[in-house]
Amino acid sequence: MLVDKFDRTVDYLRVSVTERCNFRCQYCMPEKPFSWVPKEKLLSFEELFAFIKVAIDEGVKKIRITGGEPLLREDLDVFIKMIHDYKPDVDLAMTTNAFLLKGAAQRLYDAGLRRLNVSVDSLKPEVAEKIAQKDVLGPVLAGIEEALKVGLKVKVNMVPMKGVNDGEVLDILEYCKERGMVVRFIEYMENVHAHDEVKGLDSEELLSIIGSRYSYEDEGFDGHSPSHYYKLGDGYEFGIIEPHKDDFCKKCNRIRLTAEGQLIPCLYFDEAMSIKDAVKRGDIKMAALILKEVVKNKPEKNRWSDPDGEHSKRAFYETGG
Ligand SMILES: Nc1nc2c(ncn2[C@@H]2O[C@H](COP(=O)(O)OP(=O)(O)OP(=O)(O)O)[C@@H](O)[C@H]2O)c(=O)[nH]1
Ligand SMILES: C[S@@+](CC[C@H](N)C(=O)[O-])C[C@H]1O[C@@H](n2cnc3c(N)ncnc32)[C@H](O)[C@@H]1O
Ligand code: SF4
Ligand code: SF4
Repeated sequence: MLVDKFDRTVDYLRVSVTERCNFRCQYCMPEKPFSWVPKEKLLSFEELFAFIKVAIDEGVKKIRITGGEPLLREDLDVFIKMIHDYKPDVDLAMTTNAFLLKGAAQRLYDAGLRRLNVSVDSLKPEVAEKIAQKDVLGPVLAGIEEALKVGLKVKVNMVPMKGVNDGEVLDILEYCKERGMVVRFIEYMENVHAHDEVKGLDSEELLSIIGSRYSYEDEGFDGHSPSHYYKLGDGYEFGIIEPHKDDFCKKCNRIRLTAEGQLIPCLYFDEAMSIKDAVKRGDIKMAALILKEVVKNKPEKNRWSDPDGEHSKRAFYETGG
């Protein structure tokens, strides 16, 4: 079992399989073109899997594949099947922008994936295009329909931004409600990679919009998730992720692995240790030692609300959100 010094059990590994992305979301990526880490610097699926086996053997029970855009990585379903076959009861999930999902959903399901979180920031083609800087809405919505059809459980993530998509909070809630998908509204996390003009909505503003049409009850937190849940009168549940707070940190169960092999103990800090050399040498014992060291040094909580607090400069397209 992996336990940190604050007595939290770490059993959730988020694996970013690539930092590359086919979108350029305003809140995630810079406006100017930039260069990606060369492909040869990334860990192969075999190398990532070698580490994942170590993590599972040490007690990891939930694995989320993320990115960048994970569906850009060829043979992702083969990688998912490797993990599923190694331990079929691992809770395997993925976070995706869904642009390439229509053609991949059945293969992902057959490989053992059961849960998907999809980013949907607008239901208006021109707004979705403004946010992602590409005409994306048609393929995204088709991908979601296909995922539901093959039996994947889908949650939706939306980042509401002032003057961009803040008029669509209720539309997106209703789109999800009609399809039995939970929606989580994420407060925009300020970061040096995003466009300067982006301003997010906070939880109070979001609840005021939702409260203008619906009555809701506060359900609190569900398990280890950073999402605060609310229930409408008809039983439909939605969530708000308030990264500027830290009350969910006391139940944090997660660490992150980047495509280059950096093992990150907390989303908010720059600290990380590389498992790259260990897995490339096939030194499984060393990989396990690094994993334990990273867990041991996991920070107690983020310092987002402290204006002088430390912030990570790592991009969310690198850590996987
Ligand atoms: N503050 C904080 N926010 C997080 C953390 N993990 C996820 N989030 C936020 O939640 C967003 C959505 O995360 P997802 O990739 O959908 O995963 P998840 O919320 O762990 O998913 P579930 O397994 O469905 O609960 C991320 O982009 C972050 O904004 C975390 O450890 N700390
Ligand atoms: C980095 S993306 C990676 C997976 C995939 N490309 C996607 O967009 O779903 C994971 C999540 O991070 C969220 N995210 C990225 N940048 C963010 C920011 N600055 N503030 C809040 N959430 C952010 C996205 O909305 C998405 O739900
Ligand atoms: S949020 Fe996801 S889809 Fe958008 S640019 Fe970042 S990694 Fe790509
Ligand atoms: S901010 Fe750090 S400690 Fe808090 S929930 Fe996220 S990863 Fe865990």
